[in-house]
Amino acid sequence: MDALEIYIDGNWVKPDGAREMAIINPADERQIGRVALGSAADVDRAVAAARRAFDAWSTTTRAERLEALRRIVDGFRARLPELARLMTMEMGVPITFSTERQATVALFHFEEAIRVLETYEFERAEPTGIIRREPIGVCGMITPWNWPLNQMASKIAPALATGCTMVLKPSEIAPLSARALAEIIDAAGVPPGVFNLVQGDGPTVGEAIASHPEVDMVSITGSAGAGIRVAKLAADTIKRVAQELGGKSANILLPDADMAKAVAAGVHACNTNAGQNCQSPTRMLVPRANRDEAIAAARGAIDTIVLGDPMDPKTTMGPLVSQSQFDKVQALIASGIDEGATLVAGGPGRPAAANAGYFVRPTVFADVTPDMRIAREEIFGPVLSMMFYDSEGEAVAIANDTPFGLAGFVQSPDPERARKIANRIRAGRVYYNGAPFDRSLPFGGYKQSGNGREFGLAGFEEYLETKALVGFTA
Ligand SMILES: NC(=O)c1ccc[n+]([C@@H]2O[C@H](COP(=O)([O-])OP(=O)(O)OC[C@H]3O[C@@H](n4cnc5c(N)ncnc54)[C@H](O)[C@@H]3O)[C@@H](O)[C@H]2O)c1
Repeated sequence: MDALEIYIDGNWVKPDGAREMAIINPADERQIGRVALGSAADVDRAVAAARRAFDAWSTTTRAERLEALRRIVDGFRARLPELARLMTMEMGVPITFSTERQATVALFHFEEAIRVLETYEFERAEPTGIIRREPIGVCGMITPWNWPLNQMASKIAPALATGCTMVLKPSEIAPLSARALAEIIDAAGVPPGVFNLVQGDGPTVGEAIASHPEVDMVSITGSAGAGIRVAKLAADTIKRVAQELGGKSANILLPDADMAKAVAAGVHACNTNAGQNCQSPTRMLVPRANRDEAIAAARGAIDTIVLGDPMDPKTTMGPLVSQSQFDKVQALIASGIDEGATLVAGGPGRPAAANAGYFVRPTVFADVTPDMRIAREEIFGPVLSMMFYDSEGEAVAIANDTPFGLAGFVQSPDPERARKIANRIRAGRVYYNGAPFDRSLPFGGYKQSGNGREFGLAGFEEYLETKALVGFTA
């Protein structure tokens, strides 16, 4: 289970002077393999290959790129159960969720890129000329571990479809799914140099990509700190920068919502993937009059969570990804108690049944106030903050009282009432009444949640430049 080679110019090669890092299964803390961390010299080689490949790939026909994407889809489908298992082993997501959600959502990005590419008009005639959309060039892609294949696919698929070439640096914590995806792209016959994979850490490989003068665009999904660092490094060569960063999403339960149902759904939404989701509804805003009913419903929902071995199909919550994530979540749970929030369920320490693995107890706090750390900071663990409001105006104010703006959620049987609230939430996505995660509509953040949009048509256009052909006619 090693990832000791990187993929450059169509070949699997050893990284230059590589350091090795253990790949740890977070469910039992045992080493399952090794990843070789690349260097700036590897990034140079990968970027040079991508640059050489750009002329030919950017001038392929739509049909050629569609064919390549369809072969990737076939290869991905054939290996989907294996891809799901790899993600479960490297980052602890329960196998059922990994198969039905994480892997299938990743596959969908390739299918979606095909759908958009089939009819996309790269040129549009205007009275005084033509507007032409062209591939941006060489793209650097830096991705996290929490939805590893989804985040890689949401960048790679539109970049391939538009005619860009690329260098991917996946999370060093989740290198196995990245290696498998590179094998699928290789087997699909994508020409050498179009797609390159350099495994490695952020400060070395990530920063080399972000600052490389031959990279035209860099797209990062990760924490705000990494996003800021990448943008600063990219500024020296005026790169296009796309950032998909953190969140602290509010879930507003309006007074006419079915409280028991909405609270239970909100608790589960906050806990999928052990709470390691950027758009998790981690702040539940409940009318103060419904406080006790909501607390009881939250307790009931927590009791239905099945914690355990993520390889067991019945498990609904696995461990967190790493010791450092475990420590961070523990510290934030402690801060909630110290700052006077009411502990409704869960709390500090490991669940009783777990004697190894980075398992935490799914935790709910009530009476959380906007100044508390658990109301302000992205926890990235199964910790829900219930906050109580007296008026809809106050609910909106609390929802927007955050530096983040990735998502929001509104629950009410009255679509007009909910829409008024949704329009006032300063976030890139607002979900109504448990609408399922959507993979075609734009995804991205307001404020410090990022710049740019992924998924579907919006994600496709992120990889295009705009050229005005003045005086030309169609
Ligand atoms: N908005 C979104 O779409 C979205 C989706 C998923 C995760 N996230 C965010 O990602 C974070 C969790 O992921 P993580 O812990 O892997 O984040 P992270 O910031 O630690 O790492 C993300 C990626 O950036 C790289 N990186 C780290 N430091 C870097 C640097 N100085 N220069 C260049 N690259 C660097 C890492 O190696 C990794 O590949 C959370 O904050 C979460 O909200 C956002």
